[in-house]
Amino acid sequence: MDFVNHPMGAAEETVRTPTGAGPEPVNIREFEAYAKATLPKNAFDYYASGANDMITLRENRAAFERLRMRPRILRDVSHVDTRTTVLGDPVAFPICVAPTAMQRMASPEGELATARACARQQTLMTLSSWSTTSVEDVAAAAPIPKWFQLYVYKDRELTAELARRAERAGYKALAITVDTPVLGRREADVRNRFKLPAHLTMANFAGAGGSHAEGTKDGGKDSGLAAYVASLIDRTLQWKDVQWLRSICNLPIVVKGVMTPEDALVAMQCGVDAIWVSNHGARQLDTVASTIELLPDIVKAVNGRCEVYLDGGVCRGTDAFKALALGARAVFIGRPVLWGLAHSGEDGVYQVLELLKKEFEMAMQLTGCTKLSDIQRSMVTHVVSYQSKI
Ligand SMILES: Cc1cc2nc3c(=O)[nH]c(=O)nc-3n(C[C@H](O)[C@H](O)[C@H](O)COP(=O)(O)O)c2cc1C
Ligand SMILES: CC(C)CC(=O)C(=O)O
Repeated sequence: MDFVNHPMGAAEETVRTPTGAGPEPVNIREFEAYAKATLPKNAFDYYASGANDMITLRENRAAFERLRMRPRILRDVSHVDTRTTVLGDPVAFPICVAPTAMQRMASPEGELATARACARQQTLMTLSSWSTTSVEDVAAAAPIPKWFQLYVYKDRELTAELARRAERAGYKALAITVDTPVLGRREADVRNRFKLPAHLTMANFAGAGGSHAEGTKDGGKDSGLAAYVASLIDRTLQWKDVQWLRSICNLPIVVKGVMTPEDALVAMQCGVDAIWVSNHGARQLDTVASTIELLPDIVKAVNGRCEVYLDGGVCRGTDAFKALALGARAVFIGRPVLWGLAHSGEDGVYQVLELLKKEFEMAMQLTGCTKLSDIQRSMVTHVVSYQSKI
């Protein structure tokens, strides 16, 4: 069974008109509602789903909501500086873009639109291996630092060539995704028999044999994506392969998908350049903890030896603030970018980033912070610290 280039019903192939999608969104939730009202169902479901019962999906949000802000007052906040660096590259604010596959399902320009919006906002984009625009075309679209997300394939030569292409195209780091030896079970995708629409391709694999997958034993009753991933991804991947990854190109290596302090320590022993705390947007192992709850122990184990990033459920400027207060260098957003793309392509992603940037700035002003180093651990506390006192 091929994962790509299979015709679907015509109604599912084209983005629907925004009838009934409501007024201009004023927050990320409303961008999502717009996307739900306008995208083909199979695309929206693929983007929105978490694994199984989606307990972790809800927790990624709920855990942020359980944290309370502790503002300081009467500090001159007339000027706020949100600039920082990630692996040495400047960004205008510490909210960057996580890799999400197949962005052309959300908007015709897909990854190109995301790259241009990131350039306009001066933030960092991470391109998925499974993009619907090639690594070279995205590099050419916008002159800003970008990272390339790499899955390690059974075909190691294909993997190495992808990494080298990213390096040649000017990407600044490889984010190696380590939480996907098998694809998590997203039940809506199973129901929808989800596949990439016929008019799109996995652009990085064109002509390399990777844009098509082998047949499934279940006669196609599962998500087409699960079968596609199973046929390509190298499940034998292990820590010693970090050395191999180092040998295939010269880019810094970020390990994406760290969920325990134990693994953060191993990652550092292996000499990785940064740690990305992620549960893959709750799409892999359901019932793992939220990333904001995982973060403090990992930050403690890392103890300042490398940068630590977080993604998962970031939908508000205060979420980014909380992650920074708990030790993250920066946060990354996945789905909000897709909702921006679905709304209005490049402009939509720009608006999503603008919204989060402004909310983050306001969170800083209302907590008495004028620079990122003013954001303190003590400015965030768990709700139980209040409940236990009443
Ligand atoms: C539709 C979708 C596709 C994704 N594709 C990839 C991918 O190709 N590679 C990867 O490492 N992570 C992928 N992720 C995970 C994201 O990089 C990120 O970890 C997650 O979306 C963060 O959570 P958020 O969506 O709540 O912001 C994907 C996530 C979504 C929602
Ligand atoms: C092609 C997929 C493996 C992309 C992905 O990481 C996801 O859907 O979560």
